[in-house]
Amino acid sequence: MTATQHEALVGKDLPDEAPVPAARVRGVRKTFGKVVAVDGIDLEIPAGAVLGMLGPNGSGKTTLIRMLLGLTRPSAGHVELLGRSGDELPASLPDVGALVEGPGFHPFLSGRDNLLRVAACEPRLDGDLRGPVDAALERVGLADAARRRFRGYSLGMKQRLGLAGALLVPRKLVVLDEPTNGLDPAGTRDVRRVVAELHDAGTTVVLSSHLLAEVEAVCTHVAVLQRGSLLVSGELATLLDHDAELVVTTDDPAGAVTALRATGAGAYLRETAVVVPGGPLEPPDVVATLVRAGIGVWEVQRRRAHLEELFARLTEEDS
Ligand SMILES: Nc1ncnc2c1ncn2[C@@H]1O[C@H](COP(=O)(O)OP(=O)(O)OP(=O)(O)O)[C@@H](O)[C@H]1O
Repeated sequence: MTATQHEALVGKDLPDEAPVPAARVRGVRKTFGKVVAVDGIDLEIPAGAVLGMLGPNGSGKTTLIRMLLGLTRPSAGHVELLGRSGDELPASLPDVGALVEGPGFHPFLSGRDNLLRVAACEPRLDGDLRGPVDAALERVGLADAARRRFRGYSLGMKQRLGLAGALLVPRKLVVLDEPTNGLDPAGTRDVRRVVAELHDAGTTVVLSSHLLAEVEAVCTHVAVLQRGSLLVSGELATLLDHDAELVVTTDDPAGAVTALRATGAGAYLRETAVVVPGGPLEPPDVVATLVRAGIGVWEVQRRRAHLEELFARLTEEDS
């Protein structure tokens, strides 16, 4: 049956096909001897997202990233990268740029010569490699130090060079494992700018980091890991909205806390304001409860959570 015949039969437009996610893992697990690094994770990374991979030290972020990139074989489960899996997965790799722990550069070559060697292995590049190499060095703020030996680079300069390697050609997916590691504030801003440029160009970005304010500034999605398991994943704005709190100004804060707690809400005092954590009570419920208790309400404000607070709640609850 053709699409037109099908449309005629059902009398309406066919639904659009779901876009292929940039990456998808199902029940993925990785053990190193007795250590369970990743413990059965299901995760989908939508095309075009900037996903922050978060979690305490040793929670499995790097291992999960390495499995996504085909650098480590899962002990169990399924990995799909840009629509390909199994023996087909490596065919997606030319569309993927990656900065994963300690890029192996040659200490006695300059940053630029190192990058020319990387560019020579890029299947998408041929002919004169100097143009793309110089553009990538410029983009990561390393043009001035490009002719210095890699051996003399600071940690942050090495990170910048690794990032330049991931940006040599346009990619569908860029994976950055702790890209701000060792970077000064200007370097952190550069990474933020590069990620924003990639996002604007429609590139999917996966970024692991411990800098929650940075992640909050650049990411559209997050996945939070702890001890090899996924605690939560999804759109960042939705997760932060869900954790929003109400901040209430009244003429009797202590009385307001008592009245709100009587409804089962976990209200508490923060200086002179009353805070009602995200939950069943909406502003009209709060106002009604307080008015019934004879307490004057001056203001009810919804304050969206910060990622730092969401992260602390999730990881502490799970401990
Ligand atoms: N090659 C390996 N051999 C043995 N154990 C490993 C190996 N790689 C990782 N692990 C262990 O797997 C667990 C997860 O490590 P992983 O590096 O994935 O965590 P992470 O979340 O990236 O940590 P960090 O934030 O410190 O970089 C840790 O207990 C780690 O010691």
